[in-house]
Amino acid sequence: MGVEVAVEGLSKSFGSQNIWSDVTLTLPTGEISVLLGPSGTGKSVFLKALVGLLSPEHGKVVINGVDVCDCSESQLYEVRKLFGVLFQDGALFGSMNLYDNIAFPLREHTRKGEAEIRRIVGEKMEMVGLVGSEDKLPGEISGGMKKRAGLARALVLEPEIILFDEPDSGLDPVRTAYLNQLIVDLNAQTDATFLIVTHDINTARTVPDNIGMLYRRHLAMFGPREVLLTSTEPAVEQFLNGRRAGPIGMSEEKDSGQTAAELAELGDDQGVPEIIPQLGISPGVPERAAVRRRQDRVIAGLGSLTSGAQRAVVNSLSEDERARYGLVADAPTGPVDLGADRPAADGGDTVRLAPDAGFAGELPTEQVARLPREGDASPSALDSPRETPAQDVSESDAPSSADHVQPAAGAAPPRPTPHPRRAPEQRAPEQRQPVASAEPAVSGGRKRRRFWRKRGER
Ligand SMILES: Nc1ncnc2c1ncn2[C@@H]1O[C@H](COP(=O)(O)OP(=O)(O)OP(=O)(O)O)[C@@H](O)[C@H]1O
Repeated sequence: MGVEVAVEGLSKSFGSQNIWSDVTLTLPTGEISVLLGPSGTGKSVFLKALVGLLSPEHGKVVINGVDVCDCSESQLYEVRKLFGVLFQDGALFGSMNLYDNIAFPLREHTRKGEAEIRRIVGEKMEMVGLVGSEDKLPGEISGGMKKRAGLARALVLEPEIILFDEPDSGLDPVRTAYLNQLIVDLNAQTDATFLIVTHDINTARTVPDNIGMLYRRHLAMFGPREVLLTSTEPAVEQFLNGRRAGPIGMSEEKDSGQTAAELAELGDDQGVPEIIPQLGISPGVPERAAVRRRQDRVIAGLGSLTSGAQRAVVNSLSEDERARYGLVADAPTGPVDLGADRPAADGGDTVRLAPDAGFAGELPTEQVARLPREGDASPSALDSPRETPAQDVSESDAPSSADHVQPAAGAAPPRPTPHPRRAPEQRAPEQRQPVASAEPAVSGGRKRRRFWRKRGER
């Protein structure tokens, strides 16, 4: 089973460039969450912060009781073993066939014999539909197959948390649809905690249990899918509809006058489209254990959601499920009502619970964040995110790079890193621990250098 990832007050800057501040959210155990946001808002940086490849200046990432931002090297090493990562290009070694690529973490990290390795690799290749392609080289296969091979490799060490960095990038819509189904099925089979960074609206609408959105250097929202999919916050609505009209501009945020004019011009086209039902599992795949856990959690906090989200949650339940939670609302039509003491968070229509339903809890506030408004933050926090780094730095996880950036001339000096553990970007390449499974950690210095050389091949 997966583990919960609790992120608290996380802030990251590169030199004087703030990427995001005060990000707080919890990735619930075994559920699928998606992180959205305009380009350059720091989604990939967020993934790297979760596995300790980048050190935030403030905040915590707590996994199994260990704060990834403030722990010993050995604790970090152990926590990283919980992760599997699917990189955009699959991060396969070009000179190895698919079998050896997928077997790589097992050979590097375990003492398993070749017979056992063959069994595990075969099992994972079957899970991702790659049986028969063992001997192919990455250069000989399609982008979709590369992703699936990367996914098989991320699975071999049985990770409890799987991060997907734009799994749909470069794929056509049909391949994306297959990959999305595969992700949902794999979640059912592994019950691991999934976090997917994507730009694909269809993926965001159909795959996750929870959605988050980074915007204007903050976590604008994070919560159950129904919350964001029914949100009328202009930036969230614009993003989830892929519209030009709205506060998100080509490379920077528009001013409020322009945004208002565009939204007025949209007229009746504004509004939130119907929620597409979430993808179910394929025939023969075991039920997703996360579904029931999530239902319990979301229903417990139903009263804290907006009326639109409440209605969407109720509509997503079967008759039996409604009965289980004592929900008597006929949500698809007409107003639904939670009772006088359970108004919807936005004061609108409410969902009615049976009097003895007994669900009183509320979602923790960090689960239902809201967009920062003009008055909330310093002007600089509301500036548009820059699309280029303040300094010339190379890819952060590349062995020879230094994402510990020097301040540009005249720029404010970077804030000191308060955590006692040395920031990973400040360590010599051979001291860095790659992420377990997809970025396997290695035992000796020689192996480590060999690994990083191979990573450099990508
Ligand atoms: N190692 C680094 N050093 C300095 N700046 C960096 C580093 N890594 C990322 N950045 C900067 O952080 C910002 C956010 O980058 P990131 O790749 O996380 O954005 P993103 O939201 O994933 O974008 P996209 O959706 O286009 O992939 C960018 O301005 C990027 O240049």
